[in-house]
Amino acid sequence: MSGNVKVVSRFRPPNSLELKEGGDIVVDFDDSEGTTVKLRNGPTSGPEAAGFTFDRVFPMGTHQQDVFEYGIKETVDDVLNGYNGTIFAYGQTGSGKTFTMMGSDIDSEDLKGIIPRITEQIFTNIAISPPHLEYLVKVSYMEIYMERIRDLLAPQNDNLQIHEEKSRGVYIKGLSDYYVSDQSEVYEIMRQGGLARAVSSTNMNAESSRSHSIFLVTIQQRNTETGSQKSGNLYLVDLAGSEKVGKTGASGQTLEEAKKINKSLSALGMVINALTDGKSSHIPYRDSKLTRILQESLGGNSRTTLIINCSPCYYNQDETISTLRFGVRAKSIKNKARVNAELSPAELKALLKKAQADAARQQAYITALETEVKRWRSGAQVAESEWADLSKVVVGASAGESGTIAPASASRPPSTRPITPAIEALRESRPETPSSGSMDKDERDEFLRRENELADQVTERENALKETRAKLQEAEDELAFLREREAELSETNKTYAKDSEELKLAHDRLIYEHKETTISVDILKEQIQDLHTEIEDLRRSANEPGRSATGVGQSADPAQADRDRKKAELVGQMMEGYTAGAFTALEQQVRESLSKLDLVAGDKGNLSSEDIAKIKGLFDDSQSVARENTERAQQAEEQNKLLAQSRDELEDRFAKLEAEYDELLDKTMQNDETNATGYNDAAQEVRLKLEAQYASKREAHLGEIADLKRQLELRANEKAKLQNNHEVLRSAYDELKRALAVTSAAADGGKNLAEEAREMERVRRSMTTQLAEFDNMRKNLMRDLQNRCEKVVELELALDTTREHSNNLIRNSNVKSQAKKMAHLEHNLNNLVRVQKSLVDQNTQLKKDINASTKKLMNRQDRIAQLEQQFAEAQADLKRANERFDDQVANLKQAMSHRQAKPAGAQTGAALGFGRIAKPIRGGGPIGQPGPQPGPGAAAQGLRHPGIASAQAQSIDSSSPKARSSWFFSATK
Ligand SMILES: Nc1ncnc2c1ncn2[C@@H]1O[C@H](COP(=O)(O)OP(=O)(O)OP(=O)(O)O)[C@@H](O)[C@H]1O
Repeated sequence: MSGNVKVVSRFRPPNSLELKEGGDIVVDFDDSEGTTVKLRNGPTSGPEAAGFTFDRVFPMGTHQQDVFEYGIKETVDDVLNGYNGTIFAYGQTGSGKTFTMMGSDIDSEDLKGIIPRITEQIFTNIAISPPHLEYLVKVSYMEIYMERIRDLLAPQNDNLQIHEEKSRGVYIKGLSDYYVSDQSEVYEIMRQGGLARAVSSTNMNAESSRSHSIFLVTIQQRNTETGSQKSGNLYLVDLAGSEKVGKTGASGQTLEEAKKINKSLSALGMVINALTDGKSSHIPYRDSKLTRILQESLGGNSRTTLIINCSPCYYNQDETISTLRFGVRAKSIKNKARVNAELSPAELKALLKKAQADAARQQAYITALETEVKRWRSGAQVAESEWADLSKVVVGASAGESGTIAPASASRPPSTRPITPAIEALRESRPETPSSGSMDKDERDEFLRRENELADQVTERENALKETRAKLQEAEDELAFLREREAELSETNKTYAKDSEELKLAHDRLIYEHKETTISVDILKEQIQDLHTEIEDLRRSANEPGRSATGVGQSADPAQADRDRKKAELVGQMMEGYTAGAFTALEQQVRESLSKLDLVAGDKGNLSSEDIAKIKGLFDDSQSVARENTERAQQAEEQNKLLAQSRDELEDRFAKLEAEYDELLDKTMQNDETNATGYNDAAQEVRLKLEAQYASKREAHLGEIADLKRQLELRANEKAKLQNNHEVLRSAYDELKRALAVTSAAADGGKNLAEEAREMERVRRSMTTQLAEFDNMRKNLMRDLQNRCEKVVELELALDTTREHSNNLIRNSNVKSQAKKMAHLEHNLNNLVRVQKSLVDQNTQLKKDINASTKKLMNRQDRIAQLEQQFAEAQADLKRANERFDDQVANLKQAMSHRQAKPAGAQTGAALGFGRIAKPIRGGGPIGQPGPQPGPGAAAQGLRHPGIASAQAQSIDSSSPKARSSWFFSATK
């Protein structure tokens, strides 16, 4: 039965992109029959002026169910009746092919596409078919991605080859197929396969199919009464969309995909052109995998429906026109569909019997011919009526019997080939590649056989090449990874080595700095020591007066001894005048005068005028001595006054000092309060020391003042005593003067010698007494003088010391500059203390840093060692991995050779248990009920079979493009 390809067109609603671009609709569907679509701004003349006419046109908003009902449903009946069927969707990317074929929600009655509806319909039809009809339904799912056929139910098989055999027609070798007994199993397989499909996001479609997908349903029908069989293959093809890469924005892998897609679609166009132009003798099916697979569907043994999907919008007008033209061309393709039937045993037996009879007849005919030939050769004449004739051959009852020779009445030459209509019918019932040229059948068979062999070899080589490439890639990746790792490690090592070097340098530098710091600290310590010594000296110098005031008599130190010595010298100098001076000489003269007087008293009149002059001189001397004494007493009094003055001055200065010190102390206290934390213990200590110094100095000064007071009293006493002595001396002088006057008078007058002698005696006695008294007085006076001189010297020394002390005090405590110096010193001391502290801190910190750095260094060294160890381990691991890899390669090779030894079917069967057992479904019975020899409930089990799950897992892993996320790819549904 021949017929044209059926073409229906479907327009989807405008999408968001088109609406963004204006959303102008450029198509009209105004014919009543629903078979024509017109372009609003289309040509007004020519074949397209009336629009594009198809078997059916589905405008925007057509329901999935309507598309199925009015465009597809009858194909299901065809396939169940043993025809091959093909439904494929063609259109630009994003035009709704997948939406039409699969739908957007398998669980939604409205949204599920035609494939779910077809499979549902298949099971519905089976269910209502007569009970003596038994069906086997199996499905396969594949895609053509980048010109490689990939089994979507076993995605690891991604380079399947197309074979063609006389008996089977075109088929995919090694494609897994699954027996299904109800709709849910089909859905499950759709989901599993869909997960492995290649989709990508483009500007035109968020989930653009990057491959042509082919869902193959094979239905075998057996008449249990007659044993006859029919089988039909239904190809449900969702083509990848043609795309303008400028619009889709394809680049990289998507661009490569687009190139392949467009290439195979143009091959499809070429096939359609060749089929429809009426002049091509060669149809280029072999130009692409797609056209090769669809070979039977396009101009062959198939009832084919093409769904062309279009956009209604101006934005895609060019693509829409091109699609509509494609549809129009395809519509004129003529197919020769026939039932793929197999005869029942009875029919076959009859046929055999008939064939045997024919053979016997032929044999009888041959025998008759041979007999006739012999007669002719022997020169005999054979009458025409006796000529051998097939129609006259009479065959015996049994098949093997030779038939009798009928008279030859062959009006036409006998055919060289036996004609067996039944066998011919059988042959014709199988799908067959349309003859491609002048090859006769044997040649074509041989060609196909050879082609298949070569295809297998190509596949093997390609697979081997692929494996090798994969291994090579793996090895290269691993090598790259290892190199990278090694580079990283060596980089890390370098970094560590550099770090380590830096750390070492830092360590050395720290040690060096530490040493330097230690040296600086030592220097500072020395400076501090010096400062301490200076402070100590200052303190000592501040304490000196106090010690000198309180330490008289404790002259253990050299200063005190020096002072004592000085004092002794001064006293010696002072006393010198008195011991060797006037008093001694005067005393001598007085004694001489007295002895002379004694002589005068004894000789009575022996006293000469010279003696008298001498005595007179002696009196004069006594008078001058008395004067000197008076002067000295006056001088002592003046000195006393001066001492009192200096004492007062000292007291004043002391008072001032005290006041200034108090002020300074107050300020210091205030500073202490405001800078409670600023001044440290050292300042406090200095202050305390200064206070102590001040207290001790004050004490010393008070003691000195008391001492000076005492000395002044003593001086006053001495002055009184000196005045007394002066008085005594004056009276002695007066006495001597009077005696001299008497003596002078006696010498001058010579009168009354007795009286004069008495008077002389009296004078002499009085003078002796006075001399004794004077002697005593002199002794006392000398003692007193000695004491006074000592006191004066002591006072002078004390005054000097006090002055010095006072000066020191002024220098140390009172003077502003001294205060500044003190403050400066204190500041320096504080600074030094701070510096020392910070140095100590730094030193400590440095030590810590060194420790930390050393630890870090050690850590890093440990780390380096660890890393080196890891590196060594990694290298060992790498070595082991290499060995393992080699082992694996060897194992794989072995496994491959084993596998190659096994039949191909066994492989798939071993990998996937689900659906490998045929599940005959009877007509008239409940859907899914097993037939007479059902599999052990494998169908239901198969849905949850780990094989599928593993296939699913593999598909996710192995598919390079991303998997579709629509409903039928969701494993939860
Ligand atoms: N008739 C329709 N009604 C509603 N939405 C539709 C229709 N046709 C398509 N769509 C929506 O348009 C978008 C693109 O559709 P789809 O993926 O089926 O296009 P496609 O032709 O298969 O594209 P590609 O060739 O890129 O795979 C989807 O979101 C789909 O749901």
